[in-house]
Amino acid sequence: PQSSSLLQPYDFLYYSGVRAYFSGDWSRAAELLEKSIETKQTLLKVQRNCYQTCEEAGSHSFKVVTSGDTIHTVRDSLWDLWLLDGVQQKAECLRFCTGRHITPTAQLPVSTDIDYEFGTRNPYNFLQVTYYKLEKLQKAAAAAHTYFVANPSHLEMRNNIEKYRRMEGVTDDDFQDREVENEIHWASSDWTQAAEKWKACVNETLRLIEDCRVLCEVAPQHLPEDRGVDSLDGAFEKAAGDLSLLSCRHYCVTQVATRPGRISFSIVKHDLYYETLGGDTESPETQPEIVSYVQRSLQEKKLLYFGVENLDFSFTDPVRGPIHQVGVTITMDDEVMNGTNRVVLDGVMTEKECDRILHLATVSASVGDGYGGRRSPHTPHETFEGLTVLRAVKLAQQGLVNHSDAQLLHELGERVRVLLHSYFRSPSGLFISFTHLVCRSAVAGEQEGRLDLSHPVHVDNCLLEPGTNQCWKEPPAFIHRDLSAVLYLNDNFEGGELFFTNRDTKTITARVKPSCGRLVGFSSGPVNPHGVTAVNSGRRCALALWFTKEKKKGLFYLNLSFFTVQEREEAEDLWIADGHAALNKDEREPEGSTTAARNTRNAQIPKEGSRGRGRVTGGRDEL
Ligand SMILES: O=C(O)CCC(=O)C(=O)O
Ligand SMILES: [Fe+2]
Repeated sequence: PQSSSLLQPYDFLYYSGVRAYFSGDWSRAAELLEKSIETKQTLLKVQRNCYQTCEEAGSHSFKVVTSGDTIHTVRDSLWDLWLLDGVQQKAECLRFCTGRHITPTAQLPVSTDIDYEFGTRNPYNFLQVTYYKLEKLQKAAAAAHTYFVANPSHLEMRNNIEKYRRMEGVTDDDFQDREVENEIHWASSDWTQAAEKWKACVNETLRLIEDCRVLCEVAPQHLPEDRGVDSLDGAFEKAAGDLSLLSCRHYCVTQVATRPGRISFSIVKHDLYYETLGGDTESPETQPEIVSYVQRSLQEKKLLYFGVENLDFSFTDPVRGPIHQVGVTITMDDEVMNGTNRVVLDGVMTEKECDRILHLATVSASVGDGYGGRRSPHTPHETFEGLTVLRAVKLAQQGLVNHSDAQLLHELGERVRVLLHSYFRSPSGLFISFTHLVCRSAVAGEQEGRLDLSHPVHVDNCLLEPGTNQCWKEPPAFIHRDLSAVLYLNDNFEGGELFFTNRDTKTITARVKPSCGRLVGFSSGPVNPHGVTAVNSGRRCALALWFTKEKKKGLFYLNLSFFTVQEREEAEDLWIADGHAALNKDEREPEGSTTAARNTRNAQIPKEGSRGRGRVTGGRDEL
């Protein structure tokens, strides 16, 4: 085909449209913005069609894998490797197919910014103004409505919609959601319609999962360059490439299910459909898409588990694995927590995983990891144990703790990152900055009449100035932190509640009681001052995690294998210095609060306007 007839990159069209918008060239803006929306839709359609075509073409070899219980009985690894070949062939088919319709540039994945723009339907926001300027009010109303559906708390758009309603020539029918292909009107008392609506939702979710899976395959970095399979080693290497492709596809479930406004995690909870598939003969007819989705997912999973068992491949199952097996639920959001950028999720870890990490904490404290049994830096009434991921890895290398437990500690960081990144829909990337397992134990016999806190009220990325409502974003605050998270491991202790306050640091606005698998996520800035109430008995363990939007500040232990032992040790010292400098000190701060002490020090040096000083005044942390 002529290159002019190939699909152009829609991000380029969008940027050009936005440029026209800002130069006031309204008709050009309308044309380009519309074209970018249309191109994106066509692109997905083409990719979906190609995907389906290649899936069907490849189904022959794939079916062999999946027919009946073959996989259970065939234990010959070469046989399985040959079956994996189908995955690779399909990827090639897909590249060929898309190449016939889409320019090479347009095949590349778009930036996260563009993803965010389209994910939040921002093009319709521009279109709304554009059509208003062009006096095409009906189109403006449709654009406004489409935008508002995805941004229901956007007050300005709500006002605009009210205004359009009162305008002459605009009727109710004009307020259409342009992103919905076949809208089914909802009537709460009509169960048939409700079922239809539910089906439409499921299908929409499945479609989004498909779109996500397509991206796994077209992203060239997922495909190994070397296609030769002339040795067993080569075959294994290629299989590993195929497996990462499969695992990329599998993570789509999490990606889609954690988008706010979508049906939540439970829709893809397999347990339900295992039952459906097993016993109920009626349901598969009513939900054929789900049935084939589940079947394909199970088949692919068999291959992935084969890789885990035989090829040293690491894969955390997003559906049967920790996240979906126990069913992550959104327990509290901004509104319930009376604040901004706060969330509590439950079911992020299983009981068994909590036990493993608790055990890790106990063992590392007993082998003397450097913190065990120390008094807390925050209060004389508690002791404090800490363990970093690297320390855990080192202990595992020395054979002192279980390798897989250390690995789990690391994986949890990634699990939390993925969940919170999806939940907050942060347009930029999110990188792990520091992970720390912390246990706080009440000192027996020293709890009577205790008035202090286990962790005084503080903000994670700036220094609260006592008495004023100011927060100074400068060292020694950990200014690169953008998102904080605490993953709790147990509840068999007294006290130890996490609480959030207003900017005054005195009015408590939300409380969170720790329990195994409960995750609290919040932006690290001044909208989220928080503290921990005294632990009056027992031991409270939690995984504290901080994330940054700056890639270079994100830590590199994901690539541990690239570092020599010495480099790793140096890196770890750095992290400890960075993350928890106070813990390295032998004596406690006299006030029993490092935060307060730091604040006091800070308050004595008021260098207004000096370089590097960033007073934080905004009412909303940027995520
Ligand atoms: O353990 C908690 O609940 C919170 C800990 C915390 O705020 C911190 O370490 O900065
Ligand atoms: Fe904190």
